[in-house]
Amino acid sequence: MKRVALITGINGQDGYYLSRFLKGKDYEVHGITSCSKPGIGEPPENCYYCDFADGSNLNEIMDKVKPDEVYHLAAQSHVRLSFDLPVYTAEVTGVGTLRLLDAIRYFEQQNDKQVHFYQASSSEMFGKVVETPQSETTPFHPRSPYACAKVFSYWQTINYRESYGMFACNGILFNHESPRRGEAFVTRKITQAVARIKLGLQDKLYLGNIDAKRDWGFAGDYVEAMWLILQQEKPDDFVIGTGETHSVREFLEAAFGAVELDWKKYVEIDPQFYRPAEVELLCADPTKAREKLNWEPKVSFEELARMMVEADLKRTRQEKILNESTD
Ligand SMILES: C[C@H]1O[C@H](OP(=O)(O)OP(=O)(O)OC[C@H]2O[C@@H](n3cnc4c(=O)[nH]c(N)nc43)[C@H](O)[C@@H]2O)[C@@H](O)[C@@H](O)C1=O
Repeated sequence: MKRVALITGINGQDGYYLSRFLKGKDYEVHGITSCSKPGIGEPPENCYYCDFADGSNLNEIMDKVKPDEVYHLAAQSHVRLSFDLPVYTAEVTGVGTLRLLDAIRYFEQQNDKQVHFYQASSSEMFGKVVETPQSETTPFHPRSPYACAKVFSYWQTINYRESYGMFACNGILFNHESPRRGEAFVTRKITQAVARIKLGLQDKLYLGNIDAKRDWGFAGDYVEAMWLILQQEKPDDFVIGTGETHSVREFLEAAFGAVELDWKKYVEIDPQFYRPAEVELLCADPTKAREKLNWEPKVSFEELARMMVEADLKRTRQEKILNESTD
C-alpha cells in the first residue's frame, strides 16, 4: 500500500519540492491550498481548498485523505508584511496550526491511527539572537508578528506531542531559496533584478537593510530533511541549515557577479524596506540533523545564487521575446 501524505501550502515553493520528492518515493500526495477556491478556480486533482484563518473543513479533509503523514507548510510567511497584517498573520500562521493539530487529534481518535505531523518552524523564532550559531537549545526571542506566531505553533506542536502522545515534530528551518522563491523575498528580488538589469529592462534595485546576515540554503535540499524528521523512531525537533552565514551584500556580490556586473552601480537603499524590528544575524548549528538524520545540504551559497540568476535570465528572456512579438 502506498503511504499517503498531505501537504498544506502545496502551492508554495516548499510544497512544490516536497511533493516532487515524495512522489519520487512513491507516496500518494494530497495538498491543501488557499489559492484556488471552489467555484472561482477549482483546486487541481488531489488538492483541497482551506483557509487557515477559518479551518472549518479540516476534519472533512482529514477524513477524505486519511493521511499517514501531514506536512504543515501553509502560512502567511512574509516577515515585513506581518507588521502590516499582525492579526491575520497570527490567525493563519499561529492559530491555523492549532486548528490542524486538533483536526489530526480528532482523526486519530476516530480512526485509531497515528499520523506523523511536521510543523514548518522557522529560524525567525531566534530573532534577537542570544548565541551564535543557533541550535535546538537556543532560546527564542521573536522580533515580528510572524515570528511570534511561529513560536506559538512550535509550542502547540510540542504540547500536542506531550499531552496526547502525537508524533508531532518541528523542523526549525533557516532561510531556503530556489528559482521558485516568491519575488518579495530578498534573494529572488535580487536575482530577478539582476536578470532584468542584464537584459536592459531595469536600471535600479531598491533594497532595505543589506547588512542583515542569513544562513541561506537550497529548498530542494531542505525538503529531504522534512521527510527524514518524520521517519525517525521518536518524534523530535531539529534545526536545519547550512552552518554558514552571509550578508545581503554578499548575496548581491554573488548574484551580480554571476553575470559580471558590479552591484554597487545599481543598488540603492530605500527605507520603506526596513522593518520595525530587524533580525540582524542568523546562523544554524545543524549538528543534530547531521548526526541523527544523516542530512547534509548539497547546494552551496554561490551555486544557489547562480542557479537563481540563471533561471531568472531564462524566464526574463522568454518574457522579453513574448512582449516584443505582441508589441
Ligand atoms: C526562515 C525565514 O526566512 C524568510 O524570512 P526573512 O529572513 O525575513 O527573508 P527575506 O528574504 O524577506 O529577508 C531577508 C533579509 O533581507 C533583508 N532585506 C533587505 N532588503 C530587503 C528587501 O527589499 N526585501 C526583503 N524581503 N528583505 C530585504 C531583510 O530585512 C532581512 O533581514 C521567510 O521565508 C520566513 O517565512 C522564514 O521563516
